[in-house]
Amino acid sequence: MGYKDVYASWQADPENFWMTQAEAISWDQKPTRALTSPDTDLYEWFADSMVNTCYNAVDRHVENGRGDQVAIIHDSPITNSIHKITFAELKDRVASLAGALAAKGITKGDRVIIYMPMVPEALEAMLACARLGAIHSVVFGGFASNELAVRIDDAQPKAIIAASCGLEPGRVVHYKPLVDGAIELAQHKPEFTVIFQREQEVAALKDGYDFDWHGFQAGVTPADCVPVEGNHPAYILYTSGTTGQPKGVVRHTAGHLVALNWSMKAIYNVDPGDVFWAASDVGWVVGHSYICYGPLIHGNTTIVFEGKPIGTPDAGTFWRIIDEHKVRSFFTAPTAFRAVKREDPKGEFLAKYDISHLRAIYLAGERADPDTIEWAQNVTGKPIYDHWWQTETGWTIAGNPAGIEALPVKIGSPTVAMPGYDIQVLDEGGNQMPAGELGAIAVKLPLPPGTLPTLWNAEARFRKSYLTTFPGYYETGDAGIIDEDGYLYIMARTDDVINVAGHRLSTGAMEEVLASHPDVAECAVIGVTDQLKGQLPMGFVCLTTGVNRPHEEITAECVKLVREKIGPVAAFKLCAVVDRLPKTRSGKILRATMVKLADSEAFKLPATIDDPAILDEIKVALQGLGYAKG
Ligand SMILES: CCC(=O)SCCNC(=O)CCNC(=O)[C@H](O)C(C)(C)COP(=O)(O)OP(=O)(O)OC[C@H]1O[C@@H](n2cnc3c(N)ncnc32)[C@H](O)[C@@H]1OP(=O)(O)O
Repeated sequence: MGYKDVYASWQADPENFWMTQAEAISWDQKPTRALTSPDTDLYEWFADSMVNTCYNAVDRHVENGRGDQVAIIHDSPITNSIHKITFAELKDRVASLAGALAAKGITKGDRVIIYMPMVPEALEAMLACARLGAIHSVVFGGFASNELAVRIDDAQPKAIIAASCGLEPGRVVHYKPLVDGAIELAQHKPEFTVIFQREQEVAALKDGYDFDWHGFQAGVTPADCVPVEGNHPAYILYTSGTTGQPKGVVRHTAGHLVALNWSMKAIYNVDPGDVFWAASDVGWVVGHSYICYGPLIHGNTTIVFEGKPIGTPDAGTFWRIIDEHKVRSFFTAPTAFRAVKREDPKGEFLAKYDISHLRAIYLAGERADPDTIEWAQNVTGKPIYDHWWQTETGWTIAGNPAGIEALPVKIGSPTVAMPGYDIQVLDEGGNQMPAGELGAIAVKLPLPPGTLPTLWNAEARFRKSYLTTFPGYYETGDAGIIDEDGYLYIMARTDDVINVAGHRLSTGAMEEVLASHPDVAECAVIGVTDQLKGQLPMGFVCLTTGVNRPHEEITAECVKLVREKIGPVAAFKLCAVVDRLPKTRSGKILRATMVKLADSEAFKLPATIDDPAILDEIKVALQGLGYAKG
């Protein structure tokens, strides 16, 4: 069957489509139904089943003869090491860790925060939680204590599992003090921590509170897999919203298993035993779905990469890994390719390696610009498939279903809706737009298995954020068009969320930090175009009356403050002092106009602008930061 037939078969009978895909999962109790609806606009998948994620990702492969197959390859050009773990070894390691967690009282439903760099132990921690039915919440290592504290207070974890340190090029990230700082800041106090000591930095442990990863496993009974209900939360993953309070995306167990398993062949075109590599981080949804769970559930070897596309040691790293580990499908963010392209425009590093066994390259996380796609096509000679999805959905909304049928690539489009997603482009009144016309992208409810059923402890926010604007639809927050062939094009965000190097960040959260500076009376943060990272945050601060310190001193403090409060991942380095911010007469800051000015794009003066002269002042400030020169 080709794509159209598969999509039509889903449309004709979604229940049958997903029940058929569910047959690939090993259930403790099979579901009798795919979809149920606990409330008028809330949906759950395979809710009456009993199942365990870790069993499906690890144990069953050992039982089915894959015990000697490598499950995880840790390739760390930063520490210059490669380490392989088979499925049989992984089972022992995870069962032991889960046994130690159980011995310290972790049981089904308890939350555990995981704050770890790109080491296999991060995946083992996730799987150990899944083994017990504990709900993990992985926090990206580039976030600072304050962000970790916000997540601790929301998830209320019983324990935190962390590493002693992370390794960024030329710098050791001291995780343990960040964890200690977060626990101090948080209202909720976890009962204990487990620290994986790395040889690059051995952290000091507090007796009776911080437990050494290896030490606390000594002599424990390995834990068996605990079957959980299909609608039991597998994990919570926080993502930026429009305010400083991140949204806790909940992922239910059974739908997650079914959807990810299906996606590995249908979208990424790998068979069990193949090596699959997603060069992302376990702290992001790509890391959850396609470094940890998807490949392992499907019986693939996954790669945990601790390095960067360039500088570790050079722009040939991606090609070296693809060659050395015989990667079949490779997934990365456009930013990573832009970095490689800048350093090695002719792909000279690639000539040193054999990537003939690689089938295709998949891009996601941000808009894939045509230049980057064409460059990647030219240097690799491989199909480059952009695909579009979100933390909320957990897997592809629109993509090129290469394992079903490779559709022609239209550069600039992530291709077509995947089965499970009825994507529509709507006008402000919720009416469908004609083909080729711009509108808000929405997905008709119900969303497919593996997507978010709600937000952690925030059902009202879930409804308000996603279900209210267009009743009967999930509002994606992206705007775009669908062409006459059904190809989707993502054009812009409809809110104040920006995307910096594939990292989704909230300008609202940065504004909250800037506003906390004692000399700042008012501020605005916008996302400006950047050739490498796609977008960069830029802050404008108005000073409190009477403050007459040098502006450079204050902006340097603002930059430092955002790094301290949100973390280096915010990449907040552009900040200017201005006298006034451009506003409408009703007081709304004209951020979209400021973005156009910064990017030297044409714009219409908003009819409701209070004082147009302020835009000239902003232009001067932008020029001081190297923008608005056109
Ligand atoms: C489809 C659904 C989704 O969208 S899920 C999200 C998908 N996004 C991704 O996978 C992210 C893709 N981006 C990347 O992997 C990186 O940005 C790449 C391209 C590798 C570039 O990395 P890098 O050069 O470090 O730039 P950056 O902008 O990421 O980092 C900014 C500063 O943050 C730091 N940082 C980064 N990661 C960590 C970490 N884990 N722990 C601690 N710090 C971290 C970087 O070192 C950098 O710091 P500095 O400002 O240079 O000092």
